[in-house]
Amino acid sequence: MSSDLPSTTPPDGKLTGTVVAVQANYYFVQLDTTSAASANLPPALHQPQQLLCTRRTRLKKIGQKVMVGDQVVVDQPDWQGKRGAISQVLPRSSQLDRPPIANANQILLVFAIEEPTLDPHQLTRFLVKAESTGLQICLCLSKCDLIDAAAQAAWHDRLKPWGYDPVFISTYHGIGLEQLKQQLRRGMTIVSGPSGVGKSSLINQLIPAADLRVSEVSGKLGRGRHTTRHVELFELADGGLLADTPGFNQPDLDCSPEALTQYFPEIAQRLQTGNCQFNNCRHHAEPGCVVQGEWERYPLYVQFLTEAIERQQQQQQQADPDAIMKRKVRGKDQVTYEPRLNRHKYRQESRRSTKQSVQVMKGRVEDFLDHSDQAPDEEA
Ligand SMILES: Nc1nc2c(ncn2[C@@H]2O[C@H](COP(=O)(O)OP(=O)(O)OP(=O)(O)O)[C@@H](O)[C@H]2O)c(=O)[nH]1
Ligand SMILES: [Zn+2]
Repeated sequence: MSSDLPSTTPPDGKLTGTVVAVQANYYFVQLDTTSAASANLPPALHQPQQLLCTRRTRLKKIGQKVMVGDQVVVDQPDWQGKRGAISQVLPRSSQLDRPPIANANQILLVFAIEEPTLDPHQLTRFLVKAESTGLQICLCLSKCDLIDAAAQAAWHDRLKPWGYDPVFISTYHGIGLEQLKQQLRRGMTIVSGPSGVGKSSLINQLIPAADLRVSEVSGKLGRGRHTTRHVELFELADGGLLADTPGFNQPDLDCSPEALTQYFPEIAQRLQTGNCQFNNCRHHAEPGCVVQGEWERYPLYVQFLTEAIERQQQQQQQADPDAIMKRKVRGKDQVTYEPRLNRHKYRQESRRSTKQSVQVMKGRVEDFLDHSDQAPDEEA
């Protein structure tokens, strides 16, 4: 096997490999030939490259899951029947749950420039989701045959301040594929992006053996049908592994308001040259903020921040049903939260205790949203 498979040192004398696909309770393991040599196995000519494996009961008992991308130790290979059993999962360098993949180090985010037309809002959602994994991001804009050079240059110039340097490709015309291959050579890359942007077409070009079904773009939205079903790893001829994942049109954002600030490269750029007055600044309405400003995706950041705050409050409400907040919109861009009182519950209480409860609740909300009475950042 090539050196592109995740490079955990194999346990001495054991047969190791990488899980390239999972189906029901079966695991397809691509064998690592270096380990096969040291494991005293029959000559390479007689070894299949892949074994269909089960998981040892011991692993089931300890709840050890086996994921695509996992490096595993294989026991009792049956060379003729091409079978084996996974007895150990080696430590993972990364783990994603959706899609379930271990040891990936890069996300290839594919978006079409046209058919369907690139939507900056949707692209930002995918980028934020991709950033939240902590993996490297390679942005790829497909179907560039559908626009002229000037429009392509305009997209390039627009995305640069976002913090991304896209690779433009056309699988129809073979444009940009060599450049892309260079970016995919290192390690394991997960392909992601909405349906119908040409992910399957791209993977088929990069790995003819993959032979994925390409869907017709159809319907009002100009989207392809959802044809990619399970996660599978493919080896690239020039090096690297590629994981195909199902296309979807809106990834769920589930990050906290604090985490969100780390998923916009523009924010990091601004914080490199200055500090906000408050070290827990959320860059919305706080005074002395160096991030708020005229950058293109700032309104999207504020929108996602508002969503993240609402999500966090819902989670808190579920954990603490008493803390029920009411969202109030006061003028443009001014959203505040106030406790919504359960009249039934408070009816019997004295006015004083009611007032106290409201103050406690309000205090909680203010702690949560308002930074005006916090100590300024010492470094500011
Ligand atoms: N103009 C143009 N169309 C392309 C290109 N690559 C793919 N397409 C078309 O785009 C449509 C969708 O392609 P797919 O490869 O199925 O897209 P996908 O992203 O894998 O879709 P899902 O499997 O639904 O996630 C098909 O009709 C392709 O023929 C390209 O480079 N240029
Ligand atoms: Zn700020």
